[in-house]
Amino acid sequence: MAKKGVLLVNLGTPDSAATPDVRKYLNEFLMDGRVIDINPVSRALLVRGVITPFRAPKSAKLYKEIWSAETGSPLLYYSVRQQELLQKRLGDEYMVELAMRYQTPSIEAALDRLKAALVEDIRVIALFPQYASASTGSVYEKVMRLVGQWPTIPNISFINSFHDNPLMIEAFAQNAQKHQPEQFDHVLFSFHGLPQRQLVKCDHTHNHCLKSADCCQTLTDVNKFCYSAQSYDTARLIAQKMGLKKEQYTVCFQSRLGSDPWVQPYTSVVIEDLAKQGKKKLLVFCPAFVADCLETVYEVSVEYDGEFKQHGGEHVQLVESLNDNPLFIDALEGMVKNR
Ligand SMILES: C=CC1=C(C)c2cc3[nH]c(cc4nc(cc5[nH]c(cc1n2)c(C)c5CCC(=O)O)C(CCC(=O)O)=C4C)c(C)c3C=C
Ligand SMILES: [Fe+2]
Ligand SMILES: [Fe+2]
Repeated sequence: MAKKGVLLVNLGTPDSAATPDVRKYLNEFLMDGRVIDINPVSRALLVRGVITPFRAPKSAKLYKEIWSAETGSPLLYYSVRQQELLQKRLGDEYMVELAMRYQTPSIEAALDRLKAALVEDIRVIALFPQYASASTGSVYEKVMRLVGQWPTIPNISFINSFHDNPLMIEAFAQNAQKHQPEQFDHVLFSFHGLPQRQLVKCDHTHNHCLKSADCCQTLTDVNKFCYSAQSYDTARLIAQKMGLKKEQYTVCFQSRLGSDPWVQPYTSVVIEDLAKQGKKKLLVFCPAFVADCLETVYEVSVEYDGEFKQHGGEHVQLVESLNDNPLFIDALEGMVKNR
């Protein structure tokens, strides 16, 4: 009997931490029109002429800090673990493939393997809990472009987002327990940032996002596809699971690039404010990621920890990502089986 196909896709990482590989990765990533959403000529000038030449050597140094001699990039390592564990969980009836939107393993090769195995349908899961055009949207556009060229287009389905998946929420809360959350002065939910204009573009009502200061802080029928609203909802659900009161946590957005306004508040600003208020120990979740990566193990654990100390704080503790937590594999199994 034909197998059912599952394609897991995460963002991607350089092939190595060497500057030429980081340059190649950044060029592919930032030349994506959903990531730097300006006209193609300006984008090429900005990315190839300004951002990549300056950023590649700097980012390569950071990648060297997180690169393991045995397992390489944490993002790829944990994505492969998730694929292996999900395959084991689903058994022979399914064929689970892993791809990265940028660099390797490619979406094209993964789809070719599914096609060669004559799978009858394909469930595609972009590994981003909250929907953004720059992440989930880009993955699904690429998959549709490739499968769109096949003579026979199989049954294929996508998941817009899984920001409120109960098993995922439980997995994040479980990961925090080992750090004794009651010993921290404040909790942050630090999501990957996005340019504000990308939020507004994804507002399918054209009349809601960023129209008022708190319009995207509550998820409703009107903004249910909004990255910011989905992020606040994920944070609310994890906080609820942990029994946190509203005043015990803050939602913020990290990893800003360039000078345009991004979704606020910025994590670095929040961290400085909290240090100045006399908070000493912060517990930080990064629930936009399902696997540890540069943005968690370096940006939070090293950069934000350093900034917090500079302003009088004592310690920033990252809650590790979902990685190979069996609860997250349960969550993926449920998404494949439509539970
Ligand atoms: C949550 C999903 C992500 C969204 C949305 C996203 C948007 C986005 N990112 C950049 C620029 C960079 N991001 C970088 C790293 C990075 N980004 C994500 C996820 C999302 N990005 C991940 C998982 C990672 C880590 C990859 C790894 O190898 O560990 C980087 C590269 C690192 C660096 O040089 O700082 C850049 C650059 C933009 C511009 C953007 C939205 C428009
Ligand atoms: Fe990013
Ligand atoms: Fe919004």
